[in-house]
Amino acid sequence: MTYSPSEQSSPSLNVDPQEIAKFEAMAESWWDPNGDFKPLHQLNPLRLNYIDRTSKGIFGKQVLDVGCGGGILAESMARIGANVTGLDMGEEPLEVAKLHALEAGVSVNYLKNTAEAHRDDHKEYYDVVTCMEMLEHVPDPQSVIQACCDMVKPGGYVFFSTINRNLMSYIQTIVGAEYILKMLPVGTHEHAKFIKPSELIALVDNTDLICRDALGITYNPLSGVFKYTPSVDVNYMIATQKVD
Ligand SMILES: C[S@@+](CC[C@H](N)C(=O)[O-])C[C@H]1O[C@@H](n2cnc3c(N)ncnc32)[C@H](O)[C@@H]1O
Repeated sequence: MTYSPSEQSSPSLNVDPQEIAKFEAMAESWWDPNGDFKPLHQLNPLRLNYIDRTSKGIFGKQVLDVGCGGGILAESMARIGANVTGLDMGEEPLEVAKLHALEAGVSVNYLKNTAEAHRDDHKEYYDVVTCMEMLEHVPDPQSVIQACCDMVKPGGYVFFSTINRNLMSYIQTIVGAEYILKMLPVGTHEHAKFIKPSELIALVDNTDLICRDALGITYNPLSGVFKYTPSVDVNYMIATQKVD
């Protein structure tokens, strides 16, 4: 599969306005643990743990969360002592994120911006960059991955998560999660935009990032529990490190 900017995207920005609108419309329920973003709430402890241990601890570090949405991951990283900046192009998710952080007494620097534009003043500024569940919503994932690489310090870590593109991921994340279990609103995902691990690693290989690890996350619909799995068949994360 080749990635080219979609017809709906703005010609100058690597942003798909329809994707942003989708998340604007859902923003109110971002922090409802049983709402539209329930899967992200359930996943969050697993990915926070993975990011913290793989990067050898984010306490006191400069961390950037690209496509932070309502701040589930960004706020949790700030709670364990990271200095977090969250970027998103959705106004509503950012408003929700700011309000929630204020109410929770947690400090996060939320900005409306793209990774590509933020890079202008932040080359090799961050110790850790996270970009979770976002690449499948942009016209040009390579451009975001390159910007993340440019903003992390040499030796620093960049984490990506997305969804594999195969029959199993179609059945689980679209038929199962959207239509049957109604864990997500119908239309949240477009199967064609999912990214196979081999494709993600090929995009990473075009930059100065090296893929150090890959880990799957699996969902058991009977117990309602997410768990780590070595299989990257559906949801997965990769840990990459910038060459020193
Ligand atoms: C599925 S949500 C993931 C939110 C968060 N990363 C998480 O995993 O909890 C995807 C987010 O990416 C944002 N987004 C999409 N395209 C973007 C872009 N080009 N730049 C910044 N944010 C973008 C959307 O507004 C949305 O908040």
